[in-house]
Amino acid sequence: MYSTEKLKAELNNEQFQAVTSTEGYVRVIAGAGSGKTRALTSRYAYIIGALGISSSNILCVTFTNKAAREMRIRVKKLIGGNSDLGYITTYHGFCVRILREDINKISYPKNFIIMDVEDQKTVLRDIYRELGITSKELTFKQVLRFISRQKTQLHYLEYILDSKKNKSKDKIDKIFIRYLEKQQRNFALDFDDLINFTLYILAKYPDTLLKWQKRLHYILVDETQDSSDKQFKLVELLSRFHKNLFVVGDPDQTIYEWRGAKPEILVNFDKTYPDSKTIVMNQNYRSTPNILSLGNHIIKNNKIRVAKDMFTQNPEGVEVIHFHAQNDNEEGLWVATEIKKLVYEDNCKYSDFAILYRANYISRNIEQSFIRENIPYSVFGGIRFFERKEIKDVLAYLRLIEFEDDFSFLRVVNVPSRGLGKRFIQNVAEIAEKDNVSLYQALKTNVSRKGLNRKGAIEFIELIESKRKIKDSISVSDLIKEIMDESGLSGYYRLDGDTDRLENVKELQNSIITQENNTEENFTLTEYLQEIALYTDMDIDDNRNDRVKLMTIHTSKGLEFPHVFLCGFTEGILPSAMSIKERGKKAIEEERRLTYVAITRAEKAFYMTDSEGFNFSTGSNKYPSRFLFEISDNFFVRKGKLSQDIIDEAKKKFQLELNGLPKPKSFKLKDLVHHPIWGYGKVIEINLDREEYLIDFEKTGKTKPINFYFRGLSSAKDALNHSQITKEKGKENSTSVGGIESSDKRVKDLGEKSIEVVPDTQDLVKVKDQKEEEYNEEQLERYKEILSNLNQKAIEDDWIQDKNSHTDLSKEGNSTKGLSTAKDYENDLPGIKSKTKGNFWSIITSMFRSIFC
Ligand SMILES: Nc1ncnc2c1ncn2[C@@H]1O[C@H](COP(=O)(O)OP(=O)(O)OP(=O)(O)O)[C@@H](O)[C@H]1O
Repeated sequence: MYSTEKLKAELNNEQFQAVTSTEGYVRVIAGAGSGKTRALTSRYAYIIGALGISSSNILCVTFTNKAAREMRIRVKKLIGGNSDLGYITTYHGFCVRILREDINKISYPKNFIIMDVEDQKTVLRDIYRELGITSKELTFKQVLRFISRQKTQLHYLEYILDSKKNKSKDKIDKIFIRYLEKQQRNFALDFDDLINFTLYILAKYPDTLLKWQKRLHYILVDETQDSSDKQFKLVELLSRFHKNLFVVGDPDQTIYEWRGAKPEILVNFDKTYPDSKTIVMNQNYRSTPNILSLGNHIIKNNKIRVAKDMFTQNPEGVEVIHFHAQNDNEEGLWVATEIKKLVYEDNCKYSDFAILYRANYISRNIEQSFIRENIPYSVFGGIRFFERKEIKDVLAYLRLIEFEDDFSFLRVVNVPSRGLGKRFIQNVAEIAEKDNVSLYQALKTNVSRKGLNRKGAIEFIELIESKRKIKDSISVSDLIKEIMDESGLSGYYRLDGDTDRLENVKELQNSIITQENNTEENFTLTEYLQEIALYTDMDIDDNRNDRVKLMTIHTSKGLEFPHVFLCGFTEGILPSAMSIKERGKKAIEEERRLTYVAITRAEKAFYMTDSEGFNFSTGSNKYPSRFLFEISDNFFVRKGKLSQDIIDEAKKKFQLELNGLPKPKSFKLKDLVHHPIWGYGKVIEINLDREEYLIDFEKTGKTKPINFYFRGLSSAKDALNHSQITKEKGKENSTSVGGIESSDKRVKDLGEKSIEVVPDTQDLVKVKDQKEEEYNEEQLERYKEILSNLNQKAIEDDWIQDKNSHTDLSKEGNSTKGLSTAKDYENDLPGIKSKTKGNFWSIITSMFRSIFC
């Protein structure tokens, strides 16, 4: 029998509120170490135990698979029984659940393939070969980023689902289209597709949406600060029927903004749902007051947050320490010595310590000192377990047996070597293309043909076919064992000399056996493969006993350790110079949150270390992090000699850098802008989260996302202004270098020296190699005046400027200035009425002509 009394005894008042406020829209702002996980788990158990709702009616979305697994274990402990806890899952995991049930709506099979980054690269390798492109021209990273960007909008689904054709000449576009075609042929979905396909199906099939909405009576979202727009849209959509949406998170711990997390969803939840209830959990159970004050003190400097000060009733504990070393050797040695001291004198275990850092390369120095000092350690998230070659190989065999997909075929057909080289694969690919079948099918059907009837190929087909026959009658772990032995993989890894490889495959088998022994989690090969495809670097557990743990701050999220060292607390590393360069002020706030996450992982003691010297990564001298200077000295004790000169130099450096930060360009919706390569365009969307304008370019007819900080973007007015000045100058010096030619092209600024000029139709000019000009002041003044009028008034007929959407980026907020329409201005326009349908360019042309010609 479920006991509310027991619950009350285990939770504080806010936690209890968070658990029992089951109805409506509820937001919980849960500070670091405030027992969010405890509250969320108890809430789930409460809905089942106290309200009698079935687990199949509750969706609980977590940030990682690991968090979902842990939560399932905890919930099981609380409620017992054999409930199916499959809806405690990640966004991606839940999308797979929906798609498995409903993807047939769009004529996809239910056993579709999920591609991870490695699979994406395999496809790209194939495409590069087909198109004769090398990675010197375009790196995989660039293309994958491009693909992901293209998939932020749903247009691409037309290519996949409606087989719409695109004949682009752009190299990267061509790759993208081929990528989509290959995905379609293999019924393969990458991570972006999982959410996009789900949203698409729910939007297109109202009955399906209603089915899921009715099914999910309660929706709980963990780590909401890390949800992206689309992810939140999914749960929001699903909550519209029963209207029970519970979101919990901590805006101060948002560290994934760079990849689409939108903390504003949580911050503005009360405005989006005015009837919602907010509960703030700000009692910290993890850290000492000293550690907590340091965290509070640092995070206060952020602007985008819900103000809250964490408090704790824990005992005072030891002081926070900052150690400043003269070089990185000294930094590593100090950390090692301190750890040894605590192990020998205070009976600490090595596993009580965690070394956190912003960038992976910082571990090198610490590792060296640990090796020297004989300190056992393990590095978390080096090469990720599921990305290791041997693991990918074994999984590819399983996948090929189950799905016959091309990616797996290409990965293992010649691993271990069967003498089937490039030429052989090319032959198979040609047959597959001609017969419109998978590569595996093409080989299987034609393996007796001349050129394909190699011994290795025949044995390969026999192996896969024999395993396919037995796959449903033996366990997945046994299937792996047979594959390892019969394919020759075991021998291949043994010869490879890297014994870790065999150990890792054994570890994989062990994990499957554990899962198989858990009768509640009985799974088929298909289910196993789909689950495994969703694993990410955040899902790795390393419980190798008594060792110091080294990891990035990102990996440490959600964990806690008695003693934490934050190493490499150096300007340029934390905050990361690269992030600041890419994302300006927003990045500084995110870097500060990272520092906050690092501090709040510590239970008993927290140390910050940095060192002097030269940083080859940033290319400058090393100074302590600017965040260190945001903390008053009374919050920590300093060890090591930090001279006043270094402090002064460091402060001067930050100030210079702050002044030099690129200023974001401030445009509003429907503004006309100019780009040095793509010419004129219109802002059709402003994405504050990604700090991008989505611009519809007139010349190419394409829409491109352009960064707020891109210096080349200017207002159309300025570009025209510049062009017209050039034109005037050209008229005065018609024989000057470059001269002026008539042209009917639109304005095209091709860089500093070569400029083709001005609008639509007739009187266009092209100026090349112009230098800075002198011009007639009077003309310029008149011209500017006209242009300024134009900017305000020459607006398309029914163009309504929604000034609510104006972004004043320099102030990091939106200003509200009301609405105005083109018609408000039209009477002032000489000769131009709003009936002059839509052509802004012809308006400008005629204005120019009336003045200059
Ligand atoms: N009411 C409580 N009484 C005593 N201890 C508690 C209580 N609630 C939580 N704790 C303990 O506080 C610690 C932090 O809890 P938990 O890990 O759930 O925090 P969290 O909010 O998820 O932290 P973070 O967001 O920083 O990762 C845990 O060790 C947990 O057992």
